[in-house]
Amino acid sequence: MTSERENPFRIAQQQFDKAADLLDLPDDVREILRVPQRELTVNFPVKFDNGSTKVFTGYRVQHNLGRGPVKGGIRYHPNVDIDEVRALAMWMTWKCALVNIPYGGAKGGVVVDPANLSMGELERLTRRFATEISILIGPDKDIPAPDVNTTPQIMAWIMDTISMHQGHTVNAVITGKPVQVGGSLGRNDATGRGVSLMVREWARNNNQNVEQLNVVVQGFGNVGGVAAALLEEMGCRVIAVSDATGGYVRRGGLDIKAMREYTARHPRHLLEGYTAPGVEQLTNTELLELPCDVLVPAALENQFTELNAPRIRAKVIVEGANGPTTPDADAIFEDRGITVVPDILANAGGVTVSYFEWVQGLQEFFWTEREVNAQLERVMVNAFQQALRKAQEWHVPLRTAAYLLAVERVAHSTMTRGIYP
Ligand SMILES: NC(=O)C1=CN([C@@H]2O[C@H](COP(=O)(O)OP(=O)(O)OC[C@H]3O[C@@H](n4cnc5c(N)ncnc54)[C@H](O)[C@@H]3O)[C@@H](O)[C@H]2O)C=CC1
Ligand SMILES: O=C(O)CCC(=O)C(=O)O
Repeated sequence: MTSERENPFRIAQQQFDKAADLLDLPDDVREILRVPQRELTVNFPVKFDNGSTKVFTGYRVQHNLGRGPVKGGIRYHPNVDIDEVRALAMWMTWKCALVNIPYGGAKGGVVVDPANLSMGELERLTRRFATEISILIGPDKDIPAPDVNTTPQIMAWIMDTISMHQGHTVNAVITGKPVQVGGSLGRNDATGRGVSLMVREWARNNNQNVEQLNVVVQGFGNVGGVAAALLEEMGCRVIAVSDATGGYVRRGGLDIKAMREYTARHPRHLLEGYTAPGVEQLTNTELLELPCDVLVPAALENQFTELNAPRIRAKVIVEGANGPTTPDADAIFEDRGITVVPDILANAGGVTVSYFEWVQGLQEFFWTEREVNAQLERVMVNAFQQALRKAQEWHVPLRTAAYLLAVERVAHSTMTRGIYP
């Protein structure tokens, strides 16, 4: 149970309120945007391999439908709750508006630790959850995607379940699918690639040579693992990484390629048990406080609070995760001159390539990986430059600047469509 101070939905509302105040948003628009438009809670049974049955709880929240169909991932985690899903849905609205793709925000989650399920149980849970939320999702309504602990295989099962109900293949109902069943080249790496592009852009704008940057990455899954690998390819020295089982540090730089090969062989893709000459273990708490140039949180919310923010020794924090920094920590970072490239900007690469996947699926015309990556780079660099200009004009941190851009766009479409039926 998180404290009210670390309640992700309260935090999302606080972040929105700050932008709404600066933009002087009309009260009725503010009231609309401050809360999700639709919320669905589902309780559904899953049969276990041993014949027993358990009821699971899941959610799908649609925050705002003003700019188009809603978009956002599905998370499987034991700590999922409605306020977390509300916050994640709201952040999706601002993220899609910031990179200017034609979606509102949504998110879903199931309260489950998938590590405790067999493949068969995971498939049955996924298909039943997909059926329960099928009243909301669809290619022109709400298009889910992967998030923590959900994979391309899980996306394929959801696509297949919806297709079974419709009687034909409904490719564009979900993104992050395997390439063989309508996924996009480049989607798997897209969020991590976007994070690495943000590091490069920050370095360019601060006269830093990427090849001299020491990087620390928390979380070694889809976002953190890919970001670490691409930053290593770019020439950075990745000195520490971690996952849920702990952290690994080597001052001269880790061999990320070897670590990714190790996790690929591990049944749950974990770093647990990894050893190499010169590599020492450390806790996640210690990892976040290492001196470094770039710190990439790529795990869960509330990693930086008022308790550890005074001890963080990075020049820039590039938020691969959603919601890793509380408003208290943000204020401390601002005072201390630590730049934060905010989640709604830094991790927008995933939803951007999801948008490309949806467009390709609707047209049944698929792009090359080079085309996908070039379009992703264009979108991410453009969003970074816009946020930077806004930050300079308004003398505000990048998070506030990104919110100003995003909230203004969403408010504008809300008012243009008209509020009252
Ligand atoms: N997958 C995507 O395309 C996107 C994901 N995100 C965000 O990025 C973050 C990570 O998501 P994914 O990489 O997709 O999930 P994932 O399930 O692939 O990986 C999560 C990683 O975090 C680690 N982890 C979990 N708890 C931890 C802890 N307490 N300390 C350190 N590491 C811990 C896990 O062991 C795993 O390595 C989440 O906040 C998610 O919402 C944001 C945008 C898109
Ligand atoms: O790829 C998508 O559609 C959504 C990804 C996501 O859930 C996120 O950006 O947090």
